[in-house]
Amino acid sequence: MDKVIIAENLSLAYSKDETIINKANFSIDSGSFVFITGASGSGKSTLLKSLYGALKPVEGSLVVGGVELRGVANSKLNFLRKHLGIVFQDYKLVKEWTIEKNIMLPLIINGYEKSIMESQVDSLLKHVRLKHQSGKYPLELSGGEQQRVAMARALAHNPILILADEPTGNLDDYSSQLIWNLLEGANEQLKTTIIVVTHHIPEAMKVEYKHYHIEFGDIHEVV
Ligand SMILES: Nc1ncnc2c1ncn2[C@@H]1O[C@H](COP(=O)(O)OP(=O)(O)OP(=O)(O)O)[C@@H](O)[C@H]1O
Repeated sequence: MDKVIIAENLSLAYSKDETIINKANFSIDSGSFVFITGASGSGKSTLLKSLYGALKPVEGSLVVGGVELRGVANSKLNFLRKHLGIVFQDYKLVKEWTIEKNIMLPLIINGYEKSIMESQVDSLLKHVRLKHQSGKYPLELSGGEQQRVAMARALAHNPILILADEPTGNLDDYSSQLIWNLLEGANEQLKTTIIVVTHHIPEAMKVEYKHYHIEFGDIHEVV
């Protein structure tokens, strides 16, 4: 099976004095569903940041979607990011844009036709049960609703890889289930690779998944 991520002796740090991930080795198969757990401060978000190139490795190698991220040029990083869907812990919605336009953002970047953009956004708004809010701005929505917008935006352009940092952190059971259904649907139907950082793996997962745990700077699979 193809590997969408290959990390060899990967070290991540924000400063010379403290290494967050220390010489980790792991790989992730294309089309898999992966949970990453670990104590608060163990380095889960740091690892995700490295996977979309916001934090470059200080040692070792990290290849994502065929692109080596150690010392990668920004032009290559921009190309890679077009194929990623990212759900940030703090959502990072554009507050001056309506919900509809926020979800459209990756489609605009990828140069989709207007009619395709509109039907894709319409379908996603229905999936995250926010059709009635489409003309509102992010700050007019609750935290949980903003989180659902962030998820819709990450899925909009059918990316090869979704990286989600605690995507159900602020949600009630009903909204959490919507999010898991969307992620499982993308994984099953489109073979999208999904990587989710979470404190709680949902009990009722319908798809097969792998579980990696971060501890003492190392990443190991939990079997
Ligand atoms: N921008 C930064 N600059 C310096 N240190 C940072 C930065 N971001 C995170 N850290 C440090 O890196 C370590 C890992 O942080 P990270 O956010 O990856 O943890 P986490 O496992 O995602 O935690 P949580 O579950 O609380 O979100 C922490 O010690 C944190 O203080």
